[in-house]
Amino acid sequence: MNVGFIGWRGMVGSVLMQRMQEENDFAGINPVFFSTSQVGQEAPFDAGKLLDAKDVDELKKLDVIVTCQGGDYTKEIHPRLRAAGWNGYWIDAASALRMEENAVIILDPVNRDVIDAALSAGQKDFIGGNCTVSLMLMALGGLFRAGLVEWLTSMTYQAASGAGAPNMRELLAQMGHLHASVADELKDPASAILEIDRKVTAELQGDAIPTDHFGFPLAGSLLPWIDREVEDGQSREEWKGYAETNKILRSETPIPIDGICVRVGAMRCHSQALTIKLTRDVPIADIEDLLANDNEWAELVPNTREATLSRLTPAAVSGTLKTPVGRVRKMKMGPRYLSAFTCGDQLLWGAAEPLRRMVRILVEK
Ligand SMILES: NC(=O)C1=CN([C@@H]2O[C@H](COP(=O)(O)OP(=O)(O)OC[C@H]3O[C@@H](n4cnc5c(N)ncnc54)[C@H](OP(=O)(O)O)[C@@H]3O)[C@@H](O)[C@H]2O)C=CC1
Ligand SMILES: N[C@@H](CC(=O)OP(=O)(O)O)C(=O)O
Repeated sequence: MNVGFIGWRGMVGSVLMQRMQEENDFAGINPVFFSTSQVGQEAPFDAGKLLDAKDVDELKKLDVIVTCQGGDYTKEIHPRLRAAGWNGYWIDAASALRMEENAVIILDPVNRDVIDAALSAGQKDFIGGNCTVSLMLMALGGLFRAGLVEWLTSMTYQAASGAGAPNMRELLAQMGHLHASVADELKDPASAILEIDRKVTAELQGDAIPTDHFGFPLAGSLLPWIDREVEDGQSREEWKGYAETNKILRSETPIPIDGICVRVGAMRCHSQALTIKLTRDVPIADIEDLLANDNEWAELVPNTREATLSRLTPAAVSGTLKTPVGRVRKMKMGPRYLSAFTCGDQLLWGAAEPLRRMVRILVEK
């Protein structure tokens, strides 16, 4: 199977390459690597030279195209390829095609049935979901599968990586900038904390802190708006919660999902605080069983302070495939109101892993 990779050297693409090596995925395919800017240079894994990612004649030779290059590339190349008669599988990290009728949003531990039905029906476009949505579904899969979610709100704590590699760098530069502004005072245990705070606040409100990418300080602050405005006062990131979840699950009756998406100073893990209205009153032990046993990555964290702080944080989860869920308890509003908190690496299950697994599904088909 000839599999072309576009966007393989970007942040999402690099994580995909790393995971494919770890899982020995290259053994089952003939990989061909493309670039928009380094054509003719050496491809990785001794796979010859980099080909031009916009050369439709080269792309047409492939059975499968995997792209992590971004939505602009997808919008330019996908229609040209299809118009040229290419009938291969298109696997994409970008959101551009997600809501197209012919496209399936892939998250196989949750919707393998939907993927298999689409393959049997001859569908060819398989698109990774929004990171926040995929991570929520990986953690709460057991509740959705059991038909227990009447509605859900998600308040998110999203990492800098979701905005791109330059934003991760900017977050660290902002942290360094703030630290540098009070480094002398921090060395002196007797210095006044209110003076330190005054100086840091002055930096947060001044012009010297680097903000080229986020537009505003994220370090020492947070940004309660992600992506552009859509309608009804929602951000596009918030809109995806409802639209993509119901498409992934192929819900007959759409489940209301809404919330507020917030960027925080984490590096690559998105966290979410969830309030769930259950369709019926179910004992908490049964709910815990459903969550713990739905898939091998959803790990139930006992609702204790120690377990939560040691296992349910970006620091603990970053770089792993775990999608732990904890803080699970019935709320004071009544027995059908459940709270939960989840955390997951948005470059793994949030971006690269569903694509990697889709290639596997095609190879093993
Ligand atoms: N960031 C995220 O969290 C998520 C991103 N996505 C999707 O994936 C797309 C790609 O995102 P992301 O990986 O963050 O994008 P990157 O900016 O890291 O990479 C995109 C492309 O930029 C080019 N590039 C230019 N300079 C460099 C450099 N110094 N190092 C590496 N690559 C470089 C490469 O293409 P070339 O070789 O052709 O020059 C690369 O493939 C997004 O547009 C989005 O659609 C989806 C889910 C999550
Ligand atoms: N919008 C996400 C990252 C992302 O790329 O999402 P999507 O794949 O839906 O465009 C974030 O900022 O955290």
